[in-house]
Amino acid sequence: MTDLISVNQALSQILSEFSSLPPEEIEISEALFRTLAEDIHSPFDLPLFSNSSVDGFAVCASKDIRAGLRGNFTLPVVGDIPAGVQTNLRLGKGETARIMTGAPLPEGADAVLPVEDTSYPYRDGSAPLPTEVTFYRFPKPGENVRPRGQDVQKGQKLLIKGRKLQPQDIGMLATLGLDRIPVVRKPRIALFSSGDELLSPGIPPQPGKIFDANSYSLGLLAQREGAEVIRLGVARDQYQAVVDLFEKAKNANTDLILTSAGVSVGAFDFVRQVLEEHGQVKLWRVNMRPGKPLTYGSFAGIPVISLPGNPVSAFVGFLVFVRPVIAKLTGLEPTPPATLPVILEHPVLSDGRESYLRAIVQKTQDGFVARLTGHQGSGNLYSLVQANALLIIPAGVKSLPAGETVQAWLLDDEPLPVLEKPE
Ligand SMILES: Nc1nc2c(c(=O)[nH]1)N[C@H]1C(S)=C(S)[C@@H](COP(=O)(O)OP(=O)(O)OC[C@H]3O[C@@H](n4cnc5c(N)ncnc54)[C@H](O)[C@@H]3O)O[C@H]1N2
Ligand code: MOO
Repeated sequence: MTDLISVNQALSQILSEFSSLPPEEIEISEALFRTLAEDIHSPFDLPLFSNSSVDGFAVCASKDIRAGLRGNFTLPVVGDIPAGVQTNLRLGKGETARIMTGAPLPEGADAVLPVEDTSYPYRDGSAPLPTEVTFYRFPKPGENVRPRGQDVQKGQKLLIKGRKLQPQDIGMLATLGLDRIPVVRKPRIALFSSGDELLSPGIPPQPGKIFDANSYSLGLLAQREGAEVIRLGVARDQYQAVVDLFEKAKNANTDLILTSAGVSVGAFDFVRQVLEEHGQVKLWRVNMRPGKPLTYGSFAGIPVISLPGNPVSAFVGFLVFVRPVIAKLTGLEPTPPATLPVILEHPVLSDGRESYLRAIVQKTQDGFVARLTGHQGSGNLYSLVQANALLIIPAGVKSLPAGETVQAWLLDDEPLPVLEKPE
């Protein structure tokens, strides 16, 4: 079919029309997986002050060693430094102070001996401090001290604009004393399905009807990629019903409208017609399987991606086109899927379109092997549920023998199952 646009061409055309959304400031506790909109520099050294890494007794080790102290001997205890205090204590040669993990090192001190290596290994904070303590060994200068600036220096660039924030990053931001940070605004995506046959789950099946799967899978895919989803339900197969939901989507102040179904050549497929008459169809039909009737355009100036109604077509269309669009809107680099070369366990037929076939990939001693999960009909959602990968069969290929290597796009983060008895 010559009128079908290639997946790559379609993707670059669509991506060229999107760019990163503007920044907004939010609380760090809300910032998981959001994209940092500015570089973050440290306002101070970390640790902020030199402190002890153990519960123990601080000493001026270098002075004491010079003074000839070593081995088993007894020092006067001149102070007690719990964590969270500011100490004015000045430790002199031959003196010690009890100190807790994280507490600031007193001036003069340069080492801490853990309580276990002293005659006072007690943990009772209410017990009176001993007047002296015996050291069973002498700490080296620097031992158990976390010096100021050991981890990070003031002014150092710690997190780079464009970073997708992970829990440890947010811990770091808190360590810097920041409670609000600039992130790229979340894309707002309006979503609706279309079709008179669609019922919402929760009621008994009805003759000729099916349950609406796409509102769920697409909405959750969009959420997983970091979008805020405005769910608009189902448009009936009537021209005006489709216009009404597009209007609703427009009024919801959205960055992208995502729809499913109504884009093929059926007598009641109105989605494309509505776009033609109220906006623009910029692209229709991609050389892929599943997902061919994918439509890209706009409604009242808002970008629209209309995925085919078949649940697997909608899902694959999302992964191939909508996921990179959301990445771009959220200020991330839209990267191609991470693929893995796998060996086909059996022959595979394709129809010449770039195909994304549901498969199970497993690890064996000889590498990764793949087998299809069953009939590849675009309506067979269970074969997607069973799959852990999509095998990418390039355009133009109609059959591949067993033993051939193809690229597999892994679908989730679960470890790949290990094939127990390789054939
Ligand atoms: N004469 C032709 N017919 C079809 C062609 C074609 O080229 N010529 N293309 C086929 C392909 S490929 C696909 S994919 C579908 C896509 O059609 P539409 O996007 O217009 O979607 P519908 O026809 O409304 O629905 C297709 C199928 O999916 C079911 N569906 C729809 N919405 C949902 C939903 N939210 N949840 C679950 N299932 C849904 C619907 O009942 C249909 O069975 O067109 C082929 N036809
Ligand atoms: O594009 Mo359709 O998805 O092949 O069934």
